[in-house]
Amino acid sequence: MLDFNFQKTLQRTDGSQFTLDIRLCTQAPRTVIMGASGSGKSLMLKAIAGLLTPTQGHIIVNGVPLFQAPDLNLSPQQRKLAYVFQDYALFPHLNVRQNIACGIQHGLFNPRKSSRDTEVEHWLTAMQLNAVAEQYPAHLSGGQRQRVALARALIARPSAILLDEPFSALDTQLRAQMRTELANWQYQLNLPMLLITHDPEDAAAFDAQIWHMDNGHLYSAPPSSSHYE
Ligand SMILES: Nc1ncnc2c1ncn2[C@@H]1O[C@H](COP(=O)(O)OP(=O)(O)OP(=O)(O)O)[C@@H](O)[C@H]1O
Repeated sequence: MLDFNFQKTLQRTDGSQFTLDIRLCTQAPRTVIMGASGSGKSLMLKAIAGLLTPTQGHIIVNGVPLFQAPDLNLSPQQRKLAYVFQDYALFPHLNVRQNIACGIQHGLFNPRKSSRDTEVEHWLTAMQLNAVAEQYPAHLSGGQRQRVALARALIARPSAILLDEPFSALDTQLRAQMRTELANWQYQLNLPMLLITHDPEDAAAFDAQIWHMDNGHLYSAPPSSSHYE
């Protein structure tokens, strides 16, 4: 399902280097990567999503090569992966319906306020967002924002879903509820899910295979001094 073996060294502005050396091969439907701040979790997701090009190696999802140095490097759009960012990255000037429509409409123009698309209406209903379809992200609760981000990601019929700390903006109660909702969606759609977090409860909630990131490397057991702050 997920077959990653890639490396990338980045030069920090202070002259030091950070090396990402990812080796992960799993058939698990749900994979959680835990790691402290700065351990390399976001860089790993960016490389998988096609936003950062590794120096060498390969990235294969569901048997489909997305990156294979030196010849193959699919664009983020070609990879057909859903990527849900920590802050959800919603478009502030577009309402909920338009934000979701962005998942299927790529191009110069924003989806029109007046347009109605069957798929968009389906996801509005599925994510219980009908009542706020005309509202803008600034007027939504954290849970609603997260559901808009998920709907926008899932409407594109991705081959896998990548989640970067998807619950960090939510309060404790909403966090528990959204974990359950996300686990249900993952199960229903049968989409391989890769989630990165520093919260052990996220890892426990998903019945997932857990990997630990430390200084750019993945391990099956937590580092001895782990605290994941
Ligand atoms: N564009 C870049 N150029 C150079 N170094 C970078 C770049 N982006 C990140 N880094 C370095 O890579 C390391 C890992 O960063 P990354 O954002 O992947 O951490 P993280 O585990 O996702 O942290 P957090 O949980 O705080 O988001 C950091 O030490 C950071 O300084």
